[in-house]
Amino acid sequence: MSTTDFSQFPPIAFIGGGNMASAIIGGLIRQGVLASRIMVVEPYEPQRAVLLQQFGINALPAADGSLASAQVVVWAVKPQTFKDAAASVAAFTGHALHLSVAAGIRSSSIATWAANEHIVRAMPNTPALVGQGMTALFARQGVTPAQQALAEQIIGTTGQFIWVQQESQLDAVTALSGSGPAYVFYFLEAMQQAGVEMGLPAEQALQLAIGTFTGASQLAAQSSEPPAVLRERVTSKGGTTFAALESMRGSHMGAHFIAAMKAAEKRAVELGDEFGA
Ligand SMILES: NC(=O)C1=CN([C@@H]2O[C@H](COP(=O)(O)OP(=O)(O)OC[C@H]3O[C@@H](n4cnc5c(N)ncnc54)[C@H](O)[C@@H]3O)[C@@H](O)[C@H]2O)C=CC1
Ligand SMILES: O=C(O)[C@@H]1CCC=N1
Repeated sequence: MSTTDFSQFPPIAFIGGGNMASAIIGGLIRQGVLASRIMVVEPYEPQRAVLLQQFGINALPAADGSLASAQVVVWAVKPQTFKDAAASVAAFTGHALHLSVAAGIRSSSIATWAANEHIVRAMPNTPALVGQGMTALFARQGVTPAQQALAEQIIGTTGQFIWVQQESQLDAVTALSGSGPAYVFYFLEAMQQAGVEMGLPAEQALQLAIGTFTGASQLAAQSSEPPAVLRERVTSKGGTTFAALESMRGSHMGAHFIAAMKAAEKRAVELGDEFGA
């Protein structure tokens, strides 16, 4: 297969057709993958209607023999439902590359359920919906270089990616970039609320907050200097930023934030323990 000709992309099946599946399907279709090459198993009828309306894909209500043509199976179900979903799918997909986006569920569990060692785990995030995703990938031993390239092509349609070498690092990734968009939205909400309390219209306060996140992120991405130096450049001695940062330090905001992310990592480990094989 050509690395660029997405119209020749091999048949791909999604198990679960919710948020993350839609983000990846959207990326594939934007790059020219034919909707006719994309299968989706989605038991929830209203969500099947969304997939039809959004992508022109007739999702299956349950797994069937048509999945056997898939060269890649993307697992996009909740960790809690992975095992049950796998029981109805595995009979058809033994030979495929299995690409899981489920938080916590370890490749050893997937290998057991899918009777297959060809497993790549991905931890994407919802900015994938607009082609700005940040994903970490992990390949189980036994995944071929061609399969790794295939996983990169799929995830690459949704934004940037990195590979991690240890599977346990995916739990840290989940806490950082997987859940991370929620932290950003939380900060945006707080910045908007503060703006309103200080007298700005809500719409303008949100526009200012979003523009600030976008601009600061771009500056950090394009600068050769670390965030701490960029922060110091904003902070005039005795000025407004200094006052804000002193308030944040006084309430130990950084320590609270790190503790919150560690709670997310702990939950990822628990999900693997609770819902794994
Ligand atoms: N939403 C996020 O920000 C991220 C989610 N993830 C992971 O992606 C996975 C999916 O999450 P979302 O897309 O957010 O959830 P979602 O709830 O939007 O999608 C899951 C879909 O699976 C369907 N489903 C339930 N049982 C099924 C079965 N037996 N067979 C096939 N489909 C079934 C549901 O009807 C639903 O539409 C989760 O494992 C989550 O950990 C990973 C990174 C980010
Ligand atoms: O909250 C969750 O469990 C999923 C994984 C990362 C983002 N959403």
